[in-house]
Amino acid sequence: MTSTQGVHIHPAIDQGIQQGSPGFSGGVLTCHCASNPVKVRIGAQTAHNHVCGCTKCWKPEGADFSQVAVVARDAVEVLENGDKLEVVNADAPIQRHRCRDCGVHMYGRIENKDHPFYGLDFVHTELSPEPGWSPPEFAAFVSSVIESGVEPSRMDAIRSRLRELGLEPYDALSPPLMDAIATHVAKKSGALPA
Ligand SMILES: N[C@@H](CCC(=O)N[C@@H](CSCO)C(=O)NCC(=O)O)C(=O)O
Ligand SMILES: [Zn+2]
Ligand SMILES: [Zn+2]
Repeated sequence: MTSTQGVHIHPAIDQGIQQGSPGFSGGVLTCHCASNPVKVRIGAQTAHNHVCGCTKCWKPEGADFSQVAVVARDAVEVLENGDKLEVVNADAPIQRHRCRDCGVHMYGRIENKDHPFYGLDFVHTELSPEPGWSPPEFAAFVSSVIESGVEPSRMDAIRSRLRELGLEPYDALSPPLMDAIATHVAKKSGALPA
């Protein structure tokens, strides 16, 4: 059996996953700047929270995975120091707005109206002190951690630890989300009725 000792996925879940609170309605994300931090209000509970191993999502120092969830873009409001925000890559499907001083990603927005997830922003709820956010449900883009320099021989232990935490590992998004993307594409192409 593979040992999972010493495997760190993400500091917010390494000691176990906190459950969400019923009726939870959001909080304020704060970047890591000691002065003039960027603050962003999320005015709703998040959905589809997951840990993500891709190279694009923001990860806290030393973490192999990001923790990222979605919320309606209408629920995202920059409260303070928005002038410090810059888009990481304007050509990416998800335009990640990061603090130029500390590098923390405050929200990722999809501007392409044809994208399957248009209308949803990507956020890292660990940036808020409020307990009660929806917990991660699965692990996405797990093999992608190798692209960030994780030694491939560690993958068995990483996948075992994810399963131990109750996060099924996938090398893309979860099957329901992949099905939702494929359905969107099929309706657009006419392969399925719109
Ligand atoms: N192997 C690549 C994968 C990058 C990737 O496709 N990431 C996904 C998931 S991010 C949140 O779950 C994605 O949708 N990216 C779109 C974007 O980044 O704009 C890698 O690791 O780089
Ligand atoms: Zn900052
Ligand atoms: Zn990602």
